[in-house]
Amino acid sequence: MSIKKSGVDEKVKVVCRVRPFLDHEAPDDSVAVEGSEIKITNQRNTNEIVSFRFSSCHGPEAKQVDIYEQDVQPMIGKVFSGMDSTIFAYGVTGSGKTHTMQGTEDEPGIIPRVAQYLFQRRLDYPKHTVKVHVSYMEIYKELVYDLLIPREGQGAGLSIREDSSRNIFVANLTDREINSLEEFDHIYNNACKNRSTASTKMNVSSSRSHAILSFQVTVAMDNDEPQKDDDSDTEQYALSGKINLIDLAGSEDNRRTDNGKERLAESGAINKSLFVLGQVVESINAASSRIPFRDSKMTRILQPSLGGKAQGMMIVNIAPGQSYFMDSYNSLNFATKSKTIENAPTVNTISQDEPSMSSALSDTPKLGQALRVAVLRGKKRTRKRMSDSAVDGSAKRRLYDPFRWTGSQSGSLRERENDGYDDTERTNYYNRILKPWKRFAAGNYDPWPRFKLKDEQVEAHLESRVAVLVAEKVQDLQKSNTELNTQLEEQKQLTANILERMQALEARLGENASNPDTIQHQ
Ligand SMILES: Nc1ncnc2c1ncn2[C@@H]1O[C@H](COP(=O)(O)OP(=O)(O)OP(=O)(O)O)[C@@H](O)[C@H]1O
Repeated sequence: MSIKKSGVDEKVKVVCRVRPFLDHEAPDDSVAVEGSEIKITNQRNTNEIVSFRFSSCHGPEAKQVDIYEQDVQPMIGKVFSGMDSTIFAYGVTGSGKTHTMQGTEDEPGIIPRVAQYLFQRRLDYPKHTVKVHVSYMEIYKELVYDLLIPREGQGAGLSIREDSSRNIFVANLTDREINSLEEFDHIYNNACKNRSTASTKMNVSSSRSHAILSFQVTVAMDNDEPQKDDDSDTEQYALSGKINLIDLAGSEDNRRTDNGKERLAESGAINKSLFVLGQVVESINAASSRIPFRDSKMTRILQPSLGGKAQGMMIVNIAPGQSYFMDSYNSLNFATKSKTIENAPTVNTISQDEPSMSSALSDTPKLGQALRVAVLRGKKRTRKRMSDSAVDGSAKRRLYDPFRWTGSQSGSLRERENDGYDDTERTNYYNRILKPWKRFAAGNYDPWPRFKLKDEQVEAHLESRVAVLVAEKVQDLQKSNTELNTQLEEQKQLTANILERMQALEARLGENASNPDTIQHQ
């Protein structure tokens, strides 16, 4: 069922895995694993160390079998008791998600190991019929495709439907019964070739989609076994459990990827659905009343297998090395709100109870929505002001005068062009200041590209503004909640006192009733 960690009842367990350095990467000490803790250090400022603690943490030396035996197998065995589990591999592109889920022939990953386990475990049920079905789909740019059949003819993908019992399913998705490990291997290896991958700057074979492989296991009592009474619900013997194994597409920082138009479109869809997944996981663990399953195709499909009695596990994959420092920080942050920041000489501990943006948003959806709208309006106004000033030449010059940022007056700098500067300073001064200024003055310098905000910058700014505003609002709410609680306690105490006195009064009345003398006196 749920997993207990640090006093918090978690429905979705989080484990971490750091991949080794690859041949072309220069090793450094930016990532260290100690027990269940991972520490990442900014090599540019070694005082910046952030540590995160998870249910378990696997360093670069960990083998596929270690992750499988320690974290995966204890969870998936319950499928034979009709329980659902979902395992995600999350991380930045190139961090080792596909390696962890799929692996190689020599080092098979979680998917082939789970398949092997299911067929082995089946032998423990000689008096039952155990059926294993497999389906495999990918979600590419928010469209769902069947990976067990060729892509041709699938058009705009499969649709997600809900039946009369409110069960969610992917219409027409192939659901194939498999009878042996060899049969599974054959089907799976072919299906993997159908997956959308591309060569990107960060990974020569980058998965551009979320791939969901599902095993449905049904355990039924054989017909020749004595059947239980049909009316007895408890002994009806047909259990069906599902295991979803998901290789998520890599989260990407487009500033580093040099992605072209097509890759950018993919990346936008990937980042959005991962954001929703993060909110879903957080809402489940916080037992929120509203879980945003409907906000992305992936979470909608997984809705029946997340929350409720189902178990979940997220494996956060980390790539080592300074160049991945921010990616690692973001991934680890995404996976947990519990972190310790060591920034010598002070140590700040951010508590697990810290109000986070998404949990606060899901707790107060209307407030979050209102704030988003307010921040968007502010952003729009700023953009308008910028474009207005572009029309007004003098204002534009004021905004983009390259000398404005130097803290010096343009005139005096120009005068000093040949005075007392060494060659490097003069070159810098020429390239950074004088050259753009001359191009600007000649009318062929377009300063706009430097100031155009990318969508993700707007998004990041928006998120951080909303986070701050919501955190403040949540703090206010918490404060008034505490006050209300105190008042409630006082009221409770008062009621208890009154009840006590009433009981005492009733007791005395009872005594008097049984003593006629006393009644007469009263
Ligand atoms: N634990 C590991 N041991 C050895 N090599 C690894 C390990 N993890 C990843 N690699 C190698 O690192 C490279 C990137 O890994 P992988 O393709 O699995 O990343 P990914 O996170 O799935 O990337 P993307 O999101 O772009 O698909 C591959 O060459 C892979 O073989």
